[in-house]
Amino acid sequence: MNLKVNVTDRIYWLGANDRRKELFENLWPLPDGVSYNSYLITDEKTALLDTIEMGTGGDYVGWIEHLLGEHGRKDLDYLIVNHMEPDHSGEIGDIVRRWPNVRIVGNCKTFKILEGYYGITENLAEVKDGDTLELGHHKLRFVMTPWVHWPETMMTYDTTEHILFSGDAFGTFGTLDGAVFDDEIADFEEKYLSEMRRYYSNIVGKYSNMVQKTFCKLNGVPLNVICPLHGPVWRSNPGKVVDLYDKWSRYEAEEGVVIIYGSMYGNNAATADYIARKCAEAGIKKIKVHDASKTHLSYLINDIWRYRGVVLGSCAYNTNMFPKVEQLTTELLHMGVKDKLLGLFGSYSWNGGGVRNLKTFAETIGWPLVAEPVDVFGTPTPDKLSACDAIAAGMAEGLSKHE
Ligand SMILES: Cc1cc2nc3c(=O)[nH]c(=O)nc-3n(C[C@H](O)[C@H](O)[C@H](O)COP(=O)(O)O)c2cc1C
Repeated sequence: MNLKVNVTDRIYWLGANDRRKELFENLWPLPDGVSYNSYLITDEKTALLDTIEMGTGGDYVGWIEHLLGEHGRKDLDYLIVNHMEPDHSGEIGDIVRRWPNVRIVGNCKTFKILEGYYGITENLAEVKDGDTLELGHHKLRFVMTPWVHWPETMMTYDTTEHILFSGDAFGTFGTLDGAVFDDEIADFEEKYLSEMRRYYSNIVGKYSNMVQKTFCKLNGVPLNVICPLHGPVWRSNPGKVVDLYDKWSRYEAEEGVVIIYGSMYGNNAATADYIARKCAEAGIKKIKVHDASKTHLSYLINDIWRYRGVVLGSCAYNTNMFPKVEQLTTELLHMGVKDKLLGLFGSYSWNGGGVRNLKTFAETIGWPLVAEPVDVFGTPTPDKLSACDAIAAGMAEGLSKHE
């Protein structure tokens, strides 16, 4: 997009909207696309902060040339690499070919990946936590934030205008449809909130403890503007996105329950609906039921992050859980999701396998069970289903006590 979008007087947003890609990381659905943001500072020295995914930004290099030219400049002095993931580093090769003398600013881990991807080993300026770079009016400080979301991730803080270039942190799925800044979006809750939580839970959530460490590092630092690598630039109310990320990285969740089941022939689906109804009767006001075969894993994880209560159900499948439920539990263990209340149920015809393996999952992840798991043999008749009442009652009680 050859647009001139000022973040401040001499700082520009240079981004691209990707509405073509179906899956982020070839894994997570993108129904509303995604934006890749980079930024240009035209001071006495000029600096580009990150790039975009290769081929998504039209004449990206020409666009930078144009903005530099508007300030009577030809040279790009620095390329600051906050994150090496290819959706942000994809245009580094083109930048270096166009400006061979550009100094690439990063940390030692950045440069290892840079060489691995692009074979670039020259003109590197290594920075450490707290190092500064004077561009003239703007003085930048580098904040090392490893594992938010890769080992080399760092943030760049403009101490002059109090702007944080935050990398993947504070980002979201969803394109920027004309509006680039938070104050230009009247329907954030409708348009971005769920997508932002899905982005957080799918992409960054595994590193929640590192997100909290970043908050400690930034404690007391004034933030006028937050410039993430995906989604809106936060210039009017940066506190809002900080609060959301703080809440999610502390596993703070809504008082509700998500019920997720695997079912081939409908027995377990009927049990799921029974438990959902009993949860409503027990006073739980936020209940969401998903068939794990129908709803993508990405959205299941999003709702698990959203709600405190989780009820998982699996029919037995070759002595194990149903594969879609097994995939979910594996991913939850991999992510190390914390602080949930758990209910379990299932269905079987001979020696079981669903609930047995769900119990092992519960022990491994360490979420407390709200009631004894219920494994229904054959058809879930009213007398068999009544054992599930305790799951709903236990969940309602647990949710009401949880702080
Ligand atoms: C491919 C397949 C594998 C199964 N494996 C087991 C099993 O290992 N142990 C068991 O007790 N039942 C097993 N069953 C039976 C189902 O778990 C049982 O019929 C259950 O009630 C199905 O629940 P649903 O109606 O929700 O799909 C299997 C059924 C199928 C079709």
